[in-house]
Parts: sequence; structure tokens; C-alpha cells
Amino acid sequence: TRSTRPQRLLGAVQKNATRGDPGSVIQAIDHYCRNKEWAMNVGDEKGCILDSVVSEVNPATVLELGTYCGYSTVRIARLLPPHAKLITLEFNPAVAAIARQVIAWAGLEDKVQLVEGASGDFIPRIKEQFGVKTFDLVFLDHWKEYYLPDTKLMEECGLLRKGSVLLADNVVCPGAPDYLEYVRSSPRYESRYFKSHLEYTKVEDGLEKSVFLG
Ligand SMILES: Nc1ncnc2c1ncn2[C@@H]1O[C@H](/C=C/CNC(=O)c2cc([N+](=O)[O-])cc(O)c2O)[C@@H](O)[C@H]1O
Ligand SMILES: [Mg+2]
Repeated sequence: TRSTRPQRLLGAVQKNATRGDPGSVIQAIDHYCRNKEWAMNVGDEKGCILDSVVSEVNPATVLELGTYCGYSTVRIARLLPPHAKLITLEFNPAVAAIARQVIAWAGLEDKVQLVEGASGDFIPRIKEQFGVKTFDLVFLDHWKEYYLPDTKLMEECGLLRKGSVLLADNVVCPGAPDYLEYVRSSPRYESRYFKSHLEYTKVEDGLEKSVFLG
């Protein structure tokens, strides 16, 4: 039977990237998705904005919602200080299996905990199950209608502290209008839009960075 897009993306990594070299994994995926087959990775242009926010926050604890093939997982984990932890949630087991191999190829498995499951089920259990008090940085990149409910859930579960940073992909395309309205109008967030383009295209998209004020 025909391979899946995630399987073909992993193939491009194994063919073109050097084991243990996260930069080459990122380059191999971007080259494949720009020249052969589009895929919904945050990509190189928005990826540079992601990199700058990660470097600025210098987080000890990161939560990623929606691993997909692990492209942004690798981008974030490669910048983390030693002993920092990234928990990434992915509910499609087949996709999670690909992401594990991409993360391993980059040599970053020690910094990443990939959890198979739905964010709505896992967010309430993260504290006791993973010993995390609060997250310094959350990267939202899963189905767009979950951005808002999951943000409210993280607030309710006490996973955000004064200064926690939420960074949301695709706030223009495909868009997350209810989430955007919430973080931009709530007095509990200081929100800012980083204009960019949808990965590998000229279509406008961007990242919304929202600091939780407690
Ligand atoms: N509640 C949940 N818990 C755990 N994992 C979950 C989840 N909801 C979705 N996922 C997983 O996260 C990925 C979905 C990403 C949606 N992105 C997108 O739909 C998307 C679309 C475009 N686009 O259409 O141009 C561009 C982009 O950058 C995009 O991120 C999939 O791997 C899916 O299995
Ligand atoms: Mg995205």
C-alpha cells in the first residue's frame, strides 16, 4: 500500500540528514516540503520566530500541543538548556511513531517526552503524572478549534504562572479566531502578533505570542 506523507517525510530525513545533527534534520524536512511535498510543519520562516521566542524565554519546561512529525519539537528541543524538558502531545499513534524516529534521528530523545493522547485528557493529568508544576512556554499547533478550550484548561489546572508564554501557530491561516479574540481581549494576557507566511508559501500567516499575567 502507498506510504503516508509522514512516512515519506521521515524517509527524507533518514536519506538527507546526519544522525545527531538537529540542524540537518530541520533542513532536510524544509527542503523536502518546499520542493517535493508540502506538509504542515511550522517551517523555516515561522521557525525563525519560534527560535527567537524560545531563546528569549530560555524555558526549563515546555509543552507542545500537536507533535505531528516532530519538526517543531526538534526546533525547540535543540535550543533548550541542559535538564530542560519538553513534553509534546500527539493523539495519532501512527504520526507519533514517525515523530519519535525524527526526534531520535536528531539525537534529542533525552530532552523530549512524546505522549500519545489527546490534550483534553492529558492536560489535567500532567502535574501529577509528569511532575511539572507550571510551563514556561507552550507551543500550540494542534487542531485550531482546540487552542481556546485547551488554554482555558491549562489556566484551570494551574499550569500557567505569571510570565508563562503561549506561542500559537496559524492564527491567520487556517486561523484560530476565538483563541485570538480571547488572548487579545483578556486582561490576563499581553498579546503580540508576529506576521509571517504559511509554511513554504506566500500566503499570510503568523504566530501570536501571549504572556500570561497571572
Ligand atoms: N487535541 C489534540 N491532542 C493531541 N494531538 C492533537 C490534537 N489535535 C490534533 N492533534 C495532532 O496534531 C496534529 C494536527 C495539527 C493541526 N494543524 C493544522 O491543521 C495546520 C494546518 C495548516 N494548513 O492547513 O495550512 C497549516 C498548519 O501549520 C497547521 O498546523 C496532528 O498530528 C494531530 O494528530
Ligand atoms: Mg501549524
